[in-house]
Amino acid sequence: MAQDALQQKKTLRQSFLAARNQLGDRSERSVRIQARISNWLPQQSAATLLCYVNARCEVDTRSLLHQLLADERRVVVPYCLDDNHLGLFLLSNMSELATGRFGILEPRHQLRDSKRISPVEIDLAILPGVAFDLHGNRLGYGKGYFDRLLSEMRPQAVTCALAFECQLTAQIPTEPHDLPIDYLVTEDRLIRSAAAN
Ligand SMILES: Nc1nc2c(c(=O)[nH]1)N(C=O)[C@@H](CNc1ccc(C(=O)N[C@@H](CCC(=O)O)C(=O)O)cc1)CN2
Ligand SMILES: Nc1ncnc2c1ncn2[C@@H]1O[C@H](COP(=O)(O)OP(=O)(O)OP(=O)(O)O)[C@@H](O)[C@H]1O
Repeated sequence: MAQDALQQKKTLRQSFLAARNQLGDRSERSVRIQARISNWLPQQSAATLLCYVNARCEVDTRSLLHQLLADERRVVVPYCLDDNHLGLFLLSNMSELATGRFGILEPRHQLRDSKRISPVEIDLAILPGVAFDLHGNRLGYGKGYFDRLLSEMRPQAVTCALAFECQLTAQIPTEPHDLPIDYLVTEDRLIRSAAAN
């Protein structure tokens, strides 16, 4: 069964990555997604927010990050560590980022130690993904980075993923380590999953 889920995830990952790569109007769609999450965020009392820095064909988060940095909130971005874990960095300015592993913008190495954040400090996490279902199940690039992070965060922390409509599917196969996300924001809607409190 576990082997089945793994194989199904691999097949789904390939087809949804291809669909996302081929999607047109990506920047216009990203603008709509960022506007939708910007309208929703004021309802959330979160003081410390994690937000991914987009790469490849992911939903763009640059203007959202600029907006969060201008707000009173603490902004945290992830970076890859050697053991498939994520480090968390308290971001003050986009200039603290430089191209890191996998071509993703990450905090510059010399800054990391002084502004390290623990997963239990995160109140709300804005996550990327390859494919999602309406139950809040999420499929990533397959290294388990975000699954590990979610297991280290407080259970009350709110999780929200950004995705294009073409990344939604009826059912993502799950394994025991997979934790569902609470909200999904697309260019057309904000979906509250059964996992949300
Ligand atoms: N913008 C963004 N940042 C993020 C993530 C993400 O999904 N998006 N991550 C979410 O996890 C982490 C990075 N995870 C990644 C996992 C795998 C690959 C990747 O390209 N894997 C290749 C193999 C590369 C190699 O091993 O050399 C592959 O699967 O083909 C990239 C990023 C942390 N930061
Ligand atoms: N909480 C965890 N603790 C230990 N190992 C984990 C945990 N979560 C996931 N893993 C490992 O990571 C591998 C990849 O998991 P999975 O296929 O669910 O990743 P993903 O959700 O696609 O990727 P990502 O989280 O990086 O976006 C799994 O085979 C599993 O062994």
